Amino acid sequence: ILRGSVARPHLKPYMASLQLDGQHVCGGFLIAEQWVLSAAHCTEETDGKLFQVLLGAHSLTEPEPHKRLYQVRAQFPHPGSNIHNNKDDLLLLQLEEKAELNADVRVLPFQREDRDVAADTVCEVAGWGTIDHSGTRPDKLHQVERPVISRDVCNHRTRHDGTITQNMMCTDSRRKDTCKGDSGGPLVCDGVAEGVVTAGSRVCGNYKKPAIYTRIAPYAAWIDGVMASADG
Ligand SMILES: NCc1cccc(Nc2n[nH]c3ncnc(Nc4cccc(O)c4)c23)c1
Repeated sequence: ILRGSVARPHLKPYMASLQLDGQHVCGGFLIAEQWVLSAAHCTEETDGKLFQVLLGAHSLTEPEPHKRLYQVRAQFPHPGSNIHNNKDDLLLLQLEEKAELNADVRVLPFQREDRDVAADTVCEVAGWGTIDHSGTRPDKLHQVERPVISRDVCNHRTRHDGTITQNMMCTDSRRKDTCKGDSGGPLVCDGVAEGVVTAGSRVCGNYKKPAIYTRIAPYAAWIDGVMASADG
């Protein structure tokens, strides 16, 4: 997160850190006791290895009362996701067991009504992604508030030039923005997860390249289907 602030500890109890060999790779969030939602692009450099999921954390390194690393039973990238574009950039992770819910570990509801969030709505995004252009990685969770911008503005030829589909949404990226390692985290508007951070052009903090999110509502049926089929 560029030019945000350190989050209030454990006030985003749905936040997950997707890790490989103890290193934060991507964000994610708890959508059910045994399920985390993130971004399919996060699996690009994992060489087929499964993530481990850290829940209940504020600091990535310090001991905290409800911090716990969960093994992942299975990962389900959306079948339409691919390395060439941002389409269907969603990843469902089934935890090895149900997460123990408490004050620091809680499920975040996601939007099921497929209707665009109004432009200028101020939403919040959090993550352990890089906090400056030299790629400094924070130990503590950071957050930033960002206004939604309309798809038409985001699709302007000087911005994302028509690549933003109805299944995506954008926020203003002037100075304050998401960045490397924030992918997979939720865009939260009025307490509901409306989008999932996708890297898009990978640029951070440049107003010409607004931040892009995969809208969740269009994928509610896919999410429910995977959870139902895998839970048995
Ligand atoms: N703001 C959109 C957004 C959301 C999520 C991730 C991203 N960026 C990135 N995702 N993956 C990446 N691998 C390498 N470099 C990256 N961006 C980068 C790194 C250092 C300086 C800088 O200005 C930009 C990214 C960008």
